[in-house]
Amino acid sequence: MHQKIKVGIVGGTGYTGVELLRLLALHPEVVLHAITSRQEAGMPVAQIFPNLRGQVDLIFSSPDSTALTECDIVFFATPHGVAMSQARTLLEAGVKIIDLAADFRLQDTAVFEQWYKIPHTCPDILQESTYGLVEINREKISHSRVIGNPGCYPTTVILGLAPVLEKGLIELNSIIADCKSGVSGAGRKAEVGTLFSETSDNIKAYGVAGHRHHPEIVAQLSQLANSPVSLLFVPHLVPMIRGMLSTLYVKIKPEAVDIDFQRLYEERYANEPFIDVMPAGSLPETRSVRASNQLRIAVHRPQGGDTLVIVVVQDNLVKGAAGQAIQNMNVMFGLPESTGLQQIAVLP
Ligand SMILES: NC(=O)C1=CN([C@@H]2O[C@H](COP(=O)(O)OP(=O)(O)OC[C@H]3O[C@@H](n4cnc5c(N)ncnc54)[C@H](OP(=O)(O)O)[C@@H]3O)[C@@H](O)[C@H]2O)C=CC1
Ligand SMILES: CC(=O)N[C@@H](CCC(=O)OP(=O)(O)O)C(=O)O
Repeated sequence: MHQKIKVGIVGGTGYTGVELLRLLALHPEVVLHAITSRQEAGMPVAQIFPNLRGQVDLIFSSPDSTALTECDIVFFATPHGVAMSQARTLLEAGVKIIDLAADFRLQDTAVFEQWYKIPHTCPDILQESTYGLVEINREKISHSRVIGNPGCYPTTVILGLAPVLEKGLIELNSIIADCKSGVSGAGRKAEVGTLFSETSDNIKAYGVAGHRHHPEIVAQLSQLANSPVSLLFVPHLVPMIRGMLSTLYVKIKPEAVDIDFQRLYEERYANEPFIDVMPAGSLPETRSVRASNQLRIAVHRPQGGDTLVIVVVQDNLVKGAAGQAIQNMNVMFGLPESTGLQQIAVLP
C-alpha cells in the first residue's frame, strides 16, 4: 500500500488555514497530521469549525509542536515572517514547505524588507525557493522543497497577462490593473476596517500610493516579458466575502494589432486544468468560481481599438491562496495536479 502525504498546517484558525482544512480533509492522498494555533491550542478543530465535524478529528497544537517535524509537508497560513522563522528546522527534518504569506515570494531581500518592515532571516532558503504559480513554474516546482505561494492579487494579474507578455505583444510602460477583493482577503483577525458596518453597502480603493503586492507583480511580469515592466495597480475592497475580479488594461504594440488574442489565450491555457478562457464576448463573474480552484479569463478589445481589456476572476481563498497551495503540493509530490481540487463553484 502506498503512503499518504502527512500534512501539517501552521495557522489553522485563519481563513486560509480553515480553507486548507476544508480542501485537504477530502484530498485522497493526504493525512492531516498536525494543525497549530496559539489561541486555540488544546481545542478540537471541529469544535471551533463545525463544518469540519466528522471530517477532521485533530486537536489544535501550539506552533512549536514537534508533530510538524514528523510531516512530509507543512503549509504556513500565517502572517509574514512566521514561515522563515521555522523553515530551517523543518527543512533539516526533511519536511517540505509552502508559505501562503510573502516570506518566499520576493527574491530581492531589500525589496522584501522595504515592504514588510522585517529583516529576511534566511536568504539562502529564499534563494532555493520557487514562486508557486504552477501555470508558469510547473517544472521548477516539481523539484522544489520550498514554495512561496503567490499573493491573491498577483495571481490574477500575472495569469491574466502571461500570454501577451511571453509573446512580447503589448507596451510595457502602460499596464493598468484595477482589482477588487472580497473582505475575506484581509483575513480573520478583528479590525475596524473589516467590520460589517464598515464594509457592507460600501466600496473603496486603497493602497493607491503603494501596495506590497505591487513589487511582487512587477517582478513576475518583468521576468515574463524579459524586460522591466511598469504597472499601475489599484486594489479595491468590495462588499462581498469571497472573490476577486481584476480588470487589466494594456496597449497592443502597433506590430501586433492583427493578432487574434482570443485564440492566443485559448491556446496558451488549453492544457491548464484550472484556467478557463471564456468564449469571445462573455464576461466572468466571481460567483462562477466561488469555493473552486478555477480562474476564469475573458479577453476583450473594445471598438476593435489598440487597448486590450482582460477580465480575470478567482476565489481569493482558493486559487488565490489555499487551492493554489494544494495545487503546488500535488506538483511537488508528483500527483495529478487536480487531485482533491475538483470542486465546482457554488451558485448562488
Ligand atoms: N485571505 C486571503 O485571501 C489571502 C491570504 N494570504 C496570506 O495567507 C496568510 C494567512 O492569511 P489569512 O488566513 O487570511 O490570515 P488570518 O489572519 O485569517 O489567520 C492567521 C493565522 O495565523 C495564526 N498566527 C498568527 N500569528 C502567528 C504567529 N506569530 N505564529 C504562528 N501562528 C500565527 C493565527 O492563529 P493564532 O493566532 O491562534 O495562532 C491564524 O490561524 C497571510 O500571510 C495572508 O497574507 C494570501 C493570499 C490570500
Ligand atoms: C482585501 C485585503 O485586505 N486584501 C489583502 C491582500 C490579501 C493577502 O492576504 O495578500 P498577502 O498574502 O500578500 O498578505 C490586502 O490588500 O492587504
